[in-house]
Amino acid sequence: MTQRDVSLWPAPRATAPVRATVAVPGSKSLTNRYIALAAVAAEPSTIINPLISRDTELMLAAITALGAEVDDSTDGQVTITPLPATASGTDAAATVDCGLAGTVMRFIPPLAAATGRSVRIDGDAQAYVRPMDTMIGALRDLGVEITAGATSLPFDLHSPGGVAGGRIEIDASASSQFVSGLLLAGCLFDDGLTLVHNGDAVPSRPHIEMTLETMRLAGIDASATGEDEWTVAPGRPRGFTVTVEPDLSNAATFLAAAIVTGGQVCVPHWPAETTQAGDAFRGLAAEFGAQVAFADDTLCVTGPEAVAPIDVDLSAVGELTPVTAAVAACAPGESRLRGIGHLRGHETDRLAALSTELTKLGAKVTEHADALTIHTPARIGGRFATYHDHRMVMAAAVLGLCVDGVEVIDVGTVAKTMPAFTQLWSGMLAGER
Ligand SMILES: O=C(O)C1=C[C@@H](OP(=O)(O)O)[C@@H](O)[C@H](O)C1
Ligand SMILES: C=C(OP(=O)(O)O)C(=O)O
Repeated sequence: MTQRDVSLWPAPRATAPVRATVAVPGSKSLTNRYIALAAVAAEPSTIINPLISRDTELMLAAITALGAEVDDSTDGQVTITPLPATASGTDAAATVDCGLAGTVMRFIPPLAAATGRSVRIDGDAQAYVRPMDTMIGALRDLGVEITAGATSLPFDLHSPGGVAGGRIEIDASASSQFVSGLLLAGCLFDDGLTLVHNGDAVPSRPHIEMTLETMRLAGIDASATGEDEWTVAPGRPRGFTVTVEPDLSNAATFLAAAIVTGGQVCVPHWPAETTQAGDAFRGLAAEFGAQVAFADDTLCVTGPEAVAPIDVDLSAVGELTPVTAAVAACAPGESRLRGIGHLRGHETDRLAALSTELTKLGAKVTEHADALTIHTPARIGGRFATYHDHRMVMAAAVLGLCVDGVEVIDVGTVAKTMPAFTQLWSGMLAGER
């Protein structure tokens, strides 16, 4: 008898329009920024409603390895006692496991360097192919010693004297996280940091604004000083208490269920103003023909009778691509998702992954260098591979609503940002309000 693959998840098919209210856990991007800042603050900080998932647990483990203390004994919050301001010369080199988390691999190395720690930066095999050369080059320019020849994970970093800082130029066209990581650490450089981007367009711009905003919350003077220039004044962040907003990119997956089934899904605690890229899903939902209403801190999306195809530039909000592609692949007509070449350096090459898996489900898809055209919708079931990418699981769940027999390989990979995803999905389908 063959052994059943327990991680194969039959994505539920919608038998009726989905009607539910879904409260989603905290934002990954905000949680990991708050953790990083709290680790180097002058006083302890408390983060309320943090996301607890693989990426945030890796970030907590990373700051612990650097010498911070984490107290998660109270449900729904985490208190962080910062690491000592300067490393003692006798500290043994710590190892930081980045898993597949872009935020950990781009935020921790500059932070470790700034605080004079020696660390080995490692991660999943798949993290070894994520772009890291810009960060390694920037750190070398700042005088940090890094394993000779290394351009990606794993590498050793040695910076006993901290970082003097000043003005540096980088090419952040592969990821906004290079900018965010250097800015977060820049306040700890002796002279602060002026960071200039020099290259093709920087993707995911809202995430840079998020970085500046979280730094200002911790009392740091950080701002954009030009179209492609940011400046951070030197200073230690002060301790803070903050409540994390729900993760709007993860919320988008549930709102997508309303769009493809012609139902209604509401997400409470939606922030009226936010730097989260996921907020852009409101506009995408409207383009698909859905109605979007925001009242009393709750966002409700009501699906159309027929989903309209779309033609959109997702360069600023690339992390919404897998779910947007899934909705587009439930729509008759041709959709085009543009400005997403940098997604080839995400958890997996998302253009290749989406194109391959949607094609398996009978959709006709063209993969361009930096775009996807979905010519005709998915129409048959099949095994949907997820490539260690949480958002591929979420995309598959949306497709499962509109196509019979979608089976998701390695559903557990969704724990990168949403360990309770399948339970929340079932609850939504059961119409929980
Ligand atoms: O800083 C962050 O929290 C993120 C920035 C973006 O990365 P890229 O700029 O690499 O797209 C985004 O896609 C990722 O999910 C999270
Ligand atoms: C690109 C993503 O993650 P990471 O933070 O690992 O880059 C994502 O969550 O879509």
